[in-house]
Amino acid sequence: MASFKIEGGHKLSGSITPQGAKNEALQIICAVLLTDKKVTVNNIPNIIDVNKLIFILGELGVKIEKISKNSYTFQADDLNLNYLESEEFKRDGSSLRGSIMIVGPLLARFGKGYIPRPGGDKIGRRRLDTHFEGFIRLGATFRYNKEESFYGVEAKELFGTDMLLDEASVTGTANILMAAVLATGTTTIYNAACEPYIQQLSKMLNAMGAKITGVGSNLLHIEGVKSLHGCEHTVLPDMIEIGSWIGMAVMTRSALTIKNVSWKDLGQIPNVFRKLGIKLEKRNDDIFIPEQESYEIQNYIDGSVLTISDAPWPGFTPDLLSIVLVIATQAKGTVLIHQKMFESRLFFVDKLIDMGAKVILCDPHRATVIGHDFQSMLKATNMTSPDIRAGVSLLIAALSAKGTSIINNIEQIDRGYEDIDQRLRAIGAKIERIEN
Ligand SMILES: CC(=O)N[C@H]1[C@@H](OP(=O)(O)OP(=O)(O)OC[C@H]2O[C@@H](n3ccc(=O)[nH]c3=O)[C@H](O)[C@@H]2O)O[C@H](CO)[C@@H](O)[C@@H]1O
Ligand SMILES: C=C(OP(=O)(O)O)C(=O)O
Repeated sequence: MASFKIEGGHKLSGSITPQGAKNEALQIICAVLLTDKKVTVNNIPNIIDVNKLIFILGELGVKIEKISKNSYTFQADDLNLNYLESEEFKRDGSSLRGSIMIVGPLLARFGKGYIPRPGGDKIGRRRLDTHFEGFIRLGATFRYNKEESFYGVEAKELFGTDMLLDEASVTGTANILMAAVLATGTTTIYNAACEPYIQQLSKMLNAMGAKITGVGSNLLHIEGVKSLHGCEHTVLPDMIEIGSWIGMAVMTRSALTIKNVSWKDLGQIPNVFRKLGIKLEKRNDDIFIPEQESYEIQNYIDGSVLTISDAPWPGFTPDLLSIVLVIATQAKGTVLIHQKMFESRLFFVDKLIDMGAKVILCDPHRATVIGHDFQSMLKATNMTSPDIRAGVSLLIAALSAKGTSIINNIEQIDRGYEDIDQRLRAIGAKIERIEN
């Protein structure tokens, strides 16, 4: 297990370009399974989760060519479906969340899709009911081996139907959508997730010959087609990484430019940071964060304490709440952070409390943060990254703290952040990777 050693208190400066979006890339890479033709994908982040998924596709027999650092071609013209029933697949498939999205394309194209219970962050219950209920509605038979936590769906043919998802699951919507594009007849998916990454997947599928309308809304219409062809697709910048860089800039009181962020796809994100009192300037498609000695949390119009909570898109993403929480520890004022979706994502605040932050964990979903307004700096400490976003939040805390901190279990951070230590060093941070 590797660690980061971080000497806090150094300012950052210059500019940073966000990586391609992890959660979009995971969907897009699964979609290449829908055709036997070549698909080119650009701006794929070089991170553990994405590389694990590419490995799984390789084991399945997909021909993969890396044409540059972040571009690949994939061709799924001769698959080894026996791999799906192997012990290796049980191990590989369970190591990340994104692997669940191979099921829809495999079911649609080959009549069967299997998956061990997928991994991902341990941030609370992560059920898959929405996915499998959707496949069943399309006509698949479902089985679950409880002992091995192994899921399977099979169908000779899928038939379009109307469905109302029980929740707007992101990976669930992507999975069902990828199955429905090759079903016979028309499918409607209501209460579909509609975040930019689902929009991107829909655009890619349409570029491959699918017939999806309603893109960007929570009601998708899919007219099934017989087959899909190849295409070229470019992944959007990672909005969660963009939010993380905003956190690093403001907690170190630095000026930073975040390049080519695709402002139109950031939804509530800029507004939420502005509610914390952070100045963000739109400069063409860049975000410029000026050096700020202090930022003051806005209250509601009636003077009551601000709440920042997550909600399915176009609400605020749950993946940035840990980062907002750490930023609030140095704001002027008080905020209630309400993590509605996941029940085990806020426990990392214990570490921030050890570092001197004023945080009250009200219950597993809610924490009140009383900011220091930089009147008192966080103290360096040794800590372990429990999940990807808590890990980055602890990294942000360490960059702003007095003294040298160690963060263990940084594989959690590497799951989603490309070369984070190198990129931080390039803009002035003192961070070292220690291979234990
Ligand atoms: C690989 C990937 O893309 N992972 C993302 C994806 O995970 P993933 O697709 O697994 O997450 P889901 O959208 O299925 O749901 C996330 C959690 O929110 C709950 N829920 C969901 C919808 C809803 O209307 N109400 C509700 O409470 C679910 O029960 C679940 O506990 O979306 C999550 C929610 O944006 C993100 O945190 C993950 O980073
Ligand atoms: C929760 C996350 O990822 P995953 O769904 O892959 O666990 C995340 O990216 O914050």
